[in-house]
Amino acid sequence: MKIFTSAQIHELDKYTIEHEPIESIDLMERAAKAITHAITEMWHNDTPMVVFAGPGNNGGDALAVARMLAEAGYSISVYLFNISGHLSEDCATNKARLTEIKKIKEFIEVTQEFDPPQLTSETLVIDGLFGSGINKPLAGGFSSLVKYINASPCKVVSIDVPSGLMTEDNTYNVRANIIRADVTLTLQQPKLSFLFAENQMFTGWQKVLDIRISSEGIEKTDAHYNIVEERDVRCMLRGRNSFAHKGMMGNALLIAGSYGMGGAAILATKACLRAGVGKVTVHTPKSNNIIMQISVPEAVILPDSEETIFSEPTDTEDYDALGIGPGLGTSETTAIALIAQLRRTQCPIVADADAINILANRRAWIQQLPKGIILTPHPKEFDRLDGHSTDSGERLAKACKMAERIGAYIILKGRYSALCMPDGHVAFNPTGNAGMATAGSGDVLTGIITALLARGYKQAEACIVGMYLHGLAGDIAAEELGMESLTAGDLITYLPKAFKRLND
Ligand SMILES: NC(=O)C1=CN([C@@H]2O[C@H](COP(=O)(O)OP(=O)(O)OC[C@H]3O[C@@H](n4cnc5c(N)ncnc54)[C@H](OP(=O)(O)O)[C@@H]3O)[C@@H](O)[C@H]2O)[C@H](O)CC1
Ligand SMILES: [K+]
Repeated sequence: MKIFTSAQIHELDKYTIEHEPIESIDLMERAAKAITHAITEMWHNDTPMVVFAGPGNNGGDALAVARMLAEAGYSISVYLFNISGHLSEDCATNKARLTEIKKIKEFIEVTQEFDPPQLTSETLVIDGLFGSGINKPLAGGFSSLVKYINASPCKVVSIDVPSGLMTEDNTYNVRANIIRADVTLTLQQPKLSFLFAENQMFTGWQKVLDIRISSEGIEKTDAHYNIVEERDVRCMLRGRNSFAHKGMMGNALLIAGSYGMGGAAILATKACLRAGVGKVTVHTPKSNNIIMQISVPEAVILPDSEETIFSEPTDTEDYDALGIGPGLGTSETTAIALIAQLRRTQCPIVADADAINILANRRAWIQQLPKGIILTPHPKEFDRLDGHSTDSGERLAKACKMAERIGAYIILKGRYSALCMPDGHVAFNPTGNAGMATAGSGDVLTGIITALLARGYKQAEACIVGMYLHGLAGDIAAEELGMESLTAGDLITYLPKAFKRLND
């Protein structure tokens, strides 16, 4: 699913109006119907409702929703904020339509002073102050109103966007002046900022409402941001040839583990095997040899000459992909071996965990990374790599820049892991759950992506399919086991079911 910026959404509105064709006011009516339907599904008509409408089209939506709810028998009080004395055309039309009907409990147009109504725990506030047209942080009377609503015990449903939240960049926003909704009913598509962890406290539960924006317009408009959908992944999946033998299914090399971190190597190796690779070789310190042989008999072990650390690069000529980093440690010897390894490796690479931490300590090396390398940092690792970011939006922008600059594929791991590609596009992964916030989860992802690379998937596909399968395995595991007790090992156990679900 394409994620458009507010400027693009505005253009798509115009395209829909022109090409469907539909009057702008009728498009608003369609949106309002969808919003009203969603509200009536969630709240009974004995819920007292207070609608706060702003001067733009978000306010117009709110006024239309107020009319529809009043007509459906709900008790509705409406406050329209018209401080500058100017309403958008469709907002003004909906004001006129609303004031014509008798069923509204009260309608107050605020032009100067505002005496806020009491908002009890019974009240549902419908927040239609500002939507995708917001262009600066809320201030003055609007910030007081937002604070008043946030401090009240009422429930809040936001139309399209929690008022005050920017749809893309919130780095310079004033977080105290953003509505904290319980539910956000967003139109057509989630907004980019909804995918960032720190904004979940504003959006609450999100529901996307289809308002039938022109599919032709959507098709024609290039989006930098996309949410991966199951059908995308199904199209990318490669089958297994009935004549396949292990030599055709990819030969993967993992360089992982150090003394005390053998588990990371085991998890990555098992995940790699479960992701359908033909053969896995694991280069790991000598001390891990026996434990690896016992834990993953399917893998070939290539012990390092050192007892406890990775110290010497391996020849990669025979391999189809390299996964490096899980549990590797960050000693000086390992760091030097790592960069030597990365420089001489010809096959596709995924570098994770300590490989990233080593690069973070020697940032000059980042420029020397082979083109097409896949890096899979979690937010803290990325901050170590590229400096502190104030929020997820800033971090994503930096990751995109780095991906373009060095020609890398960077997966910023999180609830919606974001794959930043060298061409500037970003793919967000929708699968996964909070149960996966557990040690070893990342090692499993590295193993899966290494396997897919070895099997011949191109970098972007390996990342997209890998992220999706990893999250789906977590979701299926959570369905059966619950989230609390989920471990990284469970992700490997449920990987076959994830594949099966996608292949069925
Ligand atoms: N395709 C769709 O998604 C559709 C969405 N609809 C709804 O339309 C809004 C977007 O409407 P828009 O009129 O573009 O914008 P807003 O209603 O969000 O706000 C615009 C007004 O707000 C003023 N503004 C902006 N920032 C501030 C601020 N910080 N403080 C005070 N005022 C602010 C702005 O005035 P300026 O003069 O400053 O530009 C505007 O007056 C979308 O969210 C949906 O709800 C359509 O109904 C259907 C299609
Ligand atoms: K809103």
